[in-house]
Amino acid sequence: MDRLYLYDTTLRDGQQTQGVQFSAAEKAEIARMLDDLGVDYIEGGWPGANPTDSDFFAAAPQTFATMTAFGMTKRAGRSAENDDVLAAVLNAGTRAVCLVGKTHPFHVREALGISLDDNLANIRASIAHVTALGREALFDAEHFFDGYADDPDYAVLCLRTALEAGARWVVLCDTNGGTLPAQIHAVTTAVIAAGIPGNHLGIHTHDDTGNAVACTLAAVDAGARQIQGTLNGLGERCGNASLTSLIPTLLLKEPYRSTLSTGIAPEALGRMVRISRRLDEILNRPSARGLPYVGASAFAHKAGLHASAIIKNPATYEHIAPESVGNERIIPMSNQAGQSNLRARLAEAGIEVSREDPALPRILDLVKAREDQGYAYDAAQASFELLARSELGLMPRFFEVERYRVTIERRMNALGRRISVSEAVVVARIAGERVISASESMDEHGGDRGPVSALWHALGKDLGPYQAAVDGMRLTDFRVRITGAGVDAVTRVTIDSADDLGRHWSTVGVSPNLVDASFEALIDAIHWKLLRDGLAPL
Ligand SMILES: CC(=O)SCCNC(=O)CCNC(=O)[C@H](O)C(C)(C)COP(=O)(O)OP(=O)(O)OC[C@H]1O[C@@H](n2cnc3c(N)ncnc32)[C@H](O)[C@@H]1OP(=O)(O)O
Ligand SMILES: CC(=O)C(=O)O
Repeated sequence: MDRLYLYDTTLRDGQQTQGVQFSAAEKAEIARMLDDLGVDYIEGGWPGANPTDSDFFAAAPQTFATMTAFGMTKRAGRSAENDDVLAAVLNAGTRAVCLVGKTHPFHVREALGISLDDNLANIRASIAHVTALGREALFDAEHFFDGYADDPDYAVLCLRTALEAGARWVVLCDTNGGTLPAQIHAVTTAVIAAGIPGNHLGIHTHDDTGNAVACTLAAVDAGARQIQGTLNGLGERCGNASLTSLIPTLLLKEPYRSTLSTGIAPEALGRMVRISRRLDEILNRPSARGLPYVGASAFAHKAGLHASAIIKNPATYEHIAPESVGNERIIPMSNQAGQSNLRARLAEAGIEVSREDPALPRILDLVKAREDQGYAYDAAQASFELLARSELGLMPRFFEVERYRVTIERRMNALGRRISVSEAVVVARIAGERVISASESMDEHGGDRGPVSALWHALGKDLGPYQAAVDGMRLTDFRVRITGAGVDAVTRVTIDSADDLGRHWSTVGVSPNLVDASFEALIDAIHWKLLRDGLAPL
């Protein structure tokens, strides 16, 4: 089997994603996670370019993977030894150093303003300097595919120059991300035919046409033996090739599975979902449900026809077993569902209902009617479960909210600064007792967190015997969507919750009023938690 090397650039190109800013400690955690996964190279960043990257390299974790510092070829008019940017990269002391350099005459002329020969001399001197210091050198051939289209001889000469100067890898970069898979395959094939060995050739793609993974596989098909990518496809503009998609493809799909080996252990494949979600947690953003293999919807079977067949045999609508990448199958409820979805969802919630139960068509009709009003149950399974339980007469009455009031006030504070303050009062009835709770919504700096936060704090302030359960839960995401148009427009609020026991659940509320829709989703979230904790109604 041919060995394929995996080069992760989450900490470098991934950090070039708009809105992504890792701390040095977060980089170290991600590096350890990548090392456990078994990638061959971890590109940690650009030492000297910013304090975070310098701090990361100053205390980089020990890894089996080759820790790699990124930088650029030396600038013209100075020696490699005297280039301060290159010196900072080398001072990180990593086993490998990857230098980006120009290969497209247009960029040599426009961006660097030097001759084509001077660019070759810069590549040669920079790579030779890295290898003379005993480091493994990689050359990222920037804009290679555009350069090849313009002047193939010069583009290949840049690669040859880097290899002759001692580079272990030359990496074909589709920097602007506009090249399509067939062209990537043709050019990679031509480069190998021109004498650049495939086992010294890498591929680095961007997703600007939505083809980064396909382009990477096309280069591998043509013979490239190093692939560069990032977790969850982070990266400049639209992102890089996603290793979270590529790794399962390489390990599970033919012809890669039986012709190529990687450093990823088969059991590590089962951690892909955890790794992908952990990265999103670090980034403090919700995970994209539609990610191939690892997304929460990757094995969600919404349509009635799909669900009916899946229950008979999962292979009918699944290309791999979800567990092989650590994911799980979901059969959500929605207006696309049939009775198969319904029975599967009820069984998952521990509710056994016979096939003939007259409640089944009633629940199905109810779900479809409510979705018509703006509810969306496929991403709010907890609300669906509560609805079904009510219809089946299986929903305990934990507490009732008699009424609530929310006020928002905009005023000047004592310093003359304009502030807003939200306050909420909730009147609930628990076991015959009337409980009144009030809350003002403030963050630690005295700033307003808004009316929904005030309502949540008032609701969660005094639920008597249920208080401990509610204290153990938190709201993790809040999404608002206006559905319908004009006078028929309603607000749909979806709330994601989690608890100390590691459970995650989603609830939905709909109303013409944003706060009221939020209230409905909050009440469902609390009821589902009490239900799952097995608490008894009073
Ligand atoms: C394709 C890629 O994604 S490569 C990775 C790109 N990543 C980054 O740029 C992030 C980190 N970069 C930085 O922090 C900064 O750009 C630094 C510290 C590297 C350089 O900062 P500055 O010295 O202020 O330069 P600035 O960013 O304005 O411009 C880059 C300079 O490098 C030159 N340059 C660009 N590529 C190369 C190269 N391969 N070899 C030599 N010089 C290069 C440019 O011509 C420009 O020179 P000029 O200032 O004489 O016009
Ligand atoms: C090197 C790199 O990130 C690119 O060319 O896209």
